[in-house]
Amino acid sequence: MKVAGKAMRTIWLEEDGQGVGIIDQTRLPFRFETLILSDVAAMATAIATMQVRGAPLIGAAAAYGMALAMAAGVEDGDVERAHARLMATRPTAVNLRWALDRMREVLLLTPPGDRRERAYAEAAAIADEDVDICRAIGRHGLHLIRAAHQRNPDRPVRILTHCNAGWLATVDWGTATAPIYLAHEAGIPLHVWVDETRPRNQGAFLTAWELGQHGVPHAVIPDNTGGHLMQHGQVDLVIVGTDRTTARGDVANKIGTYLKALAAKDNDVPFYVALPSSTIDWTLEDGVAGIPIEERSGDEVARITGLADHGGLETVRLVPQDSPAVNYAFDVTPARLITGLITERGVCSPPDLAQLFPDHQPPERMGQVPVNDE
Ligand SMILES: CSC[C@@H](O)[C@@H](O)C(=O)COP(=O)(O)O
Repeated sequence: MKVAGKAMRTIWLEEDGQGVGIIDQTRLPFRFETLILSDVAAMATAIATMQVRGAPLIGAAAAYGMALAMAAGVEDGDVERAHARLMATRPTAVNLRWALDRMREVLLLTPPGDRRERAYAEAAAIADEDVDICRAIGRHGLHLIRAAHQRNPDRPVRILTHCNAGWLATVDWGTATAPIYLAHEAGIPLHVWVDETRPRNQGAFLTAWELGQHGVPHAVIPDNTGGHLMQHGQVDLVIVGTDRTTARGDVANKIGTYLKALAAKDNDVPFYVALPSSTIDWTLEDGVAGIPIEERSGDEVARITGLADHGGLETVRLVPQDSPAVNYAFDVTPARLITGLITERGVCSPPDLAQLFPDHQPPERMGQVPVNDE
């Protein structure tokens, strides 16, 4: 997508064929800065500190992290150590495990002397596939937005989104935002309600910034506003992303997503989740019981960084010095609250997810996937 009118991705290989470029997302929206990462330690830090974040981008970044590791050592032990190191960075987004397992499998099947080159090629393939997948999600989701527009052609389609499932969270296009960008390109009038997404403000800082760069009309709202807007008919549909989707369609996404789904259910507002298949954890059914929820530092709740009137970035404290703060980064929305899953293969209701991906089923689930005889 575009930054100041110039097309770019969120992660790229530098011209030296070794360093990996990223946008430092901890500086947005106030500073646009890129970084060059030169070793696996720098990539692990970038993921853990959320310089790169969002489930699909975490996967692509981890893949490039494996490539950086191979530039330093190509033995089986180097592969395993890099896999373990990167796997420890963040627990909830399953794309991390998906990408690391794919890289490990490919690398262990490759002669050590060819591993460095193979690792960069596989990481590039993962990044390119992510772009294609997000574009396909966009095409499928566009039909939903177009249908909403046809129902009410005289006003913009009002879409609520939570956190940042935009192009910054992927390699390009985004998941929840891909249908929005395609609808905007198609001339469908839109208005996006952007949840600020405390405590890290991915909505206010990242989604608002990227929608603004593309001229998509939007407004940032405090996290508690969505229910009120839905009660007053101000939301036509909700589209969010996910960090891990279970086989039965439970969805882990940024903390607060569950409350939006409850409000949507109570107000008959369709609630969609956009996801690449790399986000599906086929080994889990019950997301509330099974998905590990990342707990981050209470400091992220207690302090906030923003742009001061003098133009510098300043961090201030928001809660009393002695009050502890608790910071669960994700929650789980049960499948029963979800209208549809927008995947690269089409839109389905949660119980039909396995039918859309029969080829992705692990052997232990094969007997449970209904066979379509048509
Ligand atoms: C397309 S990204 C989907 C999710 O990763 C996104 O909604 C989200 O929760 C991101 O969380 P973050 O903690 O910023 O990595």
